[in-house]
Amino acid sequence: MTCPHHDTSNASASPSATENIVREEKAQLDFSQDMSYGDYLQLDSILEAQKPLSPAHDEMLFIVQHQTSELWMKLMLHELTAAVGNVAADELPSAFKKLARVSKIMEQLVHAWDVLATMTPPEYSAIRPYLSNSSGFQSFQYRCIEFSLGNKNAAMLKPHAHNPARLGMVQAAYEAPSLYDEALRLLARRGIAVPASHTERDWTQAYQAKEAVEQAWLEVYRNPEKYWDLYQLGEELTDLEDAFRLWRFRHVTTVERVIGFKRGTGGTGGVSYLRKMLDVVLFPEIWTLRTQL
Ligand code: HEM
Ligand SMILES: N[C@@H](CC(=O)c1ccccc1NC=O)C(=O)O
Repeated sequence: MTCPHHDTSNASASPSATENIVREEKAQLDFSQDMSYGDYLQLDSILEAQKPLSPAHDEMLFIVQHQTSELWMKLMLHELTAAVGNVAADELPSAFKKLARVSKIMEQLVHAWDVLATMTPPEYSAIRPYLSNSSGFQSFQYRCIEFSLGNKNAAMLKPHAHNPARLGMVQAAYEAPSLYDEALRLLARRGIAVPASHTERDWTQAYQAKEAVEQAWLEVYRNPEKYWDLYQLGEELTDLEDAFRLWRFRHVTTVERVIGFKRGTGGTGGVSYLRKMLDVVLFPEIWTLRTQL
């Protein structure tokens, strides 16, 4: 296939304005010996990876939407893991930079639903039988993000049991302290009373909200000048959970408009399951403290 911008069959005609600009700018045009854009970005691998299974036109949208989401999730995990390390090492300015980026990525994924929502129920019905039992429920990067944000649940490890390398990755996130666990440990290091049950615990257990932890955050929020960076951390956690809630909401709404109340290919009730996930609260005391202020 000839790209119209690289069609040189017309070379004898007088050069266009853009051709003149490219020549005058001395842009490099020969990449036979040098690394090019596509080489650096491994575009051959990435752009080879869209393999529709159905004859449906819209399957390309479905694949690209999920692949781009997984790429953004890859970056989120990269940032989130480093941010948790920064909080653990008392490097708050570095953590803030990364957490702000994670929230912006999440916001971007919220807007990405607009593209997928252009797919109608009949369009998706043409693809769905080809998906078999695969489902976003089995996204290992998504599960690592949930675990890093503290939504721990051993059952979510099972879909990865057949792949030891992947299981290892998800298990590491499952066993590690979450972003919120590290935030509470930091409050304790700053001399704010946090119960030992929340600074040393079995990190694989689901987080339990506690009145004393709300009191710890209230100490920060009632004295922002004294604890400016912890106050900023609290607000960055709020931004992140806010964006995550929007993502979950757009997911369930998009699913309802596309498959209604059908069961999910992953085996759950579908919309009923996703609605239950809307009730998950990642950083509970960060929200409840607001009633006391
Ligand atoms: C037409 C589009 C979509 C439909 C109909 C759909 C449907 C569903 C359903 C029914 C579930 C529940 C699990 C199951 O039983 O299958 C689910 C879970 C999930 N989906 Fe989607 N989904 C869509 C698009 C997406 C996109 C674009 C992503 C982004 C990567 C995504 C990521 C996930 C994740 C991560 C879960 C697990 C959620 C959790 O466990 O809390 N889905 N989806
Ligand atoms: N759970 C979806 C299927 C689905 O959405 C899906 C299937 C394969 C790869 C990604 C998917 N997206 C999110 O769940 C359904 O029940 O139609």
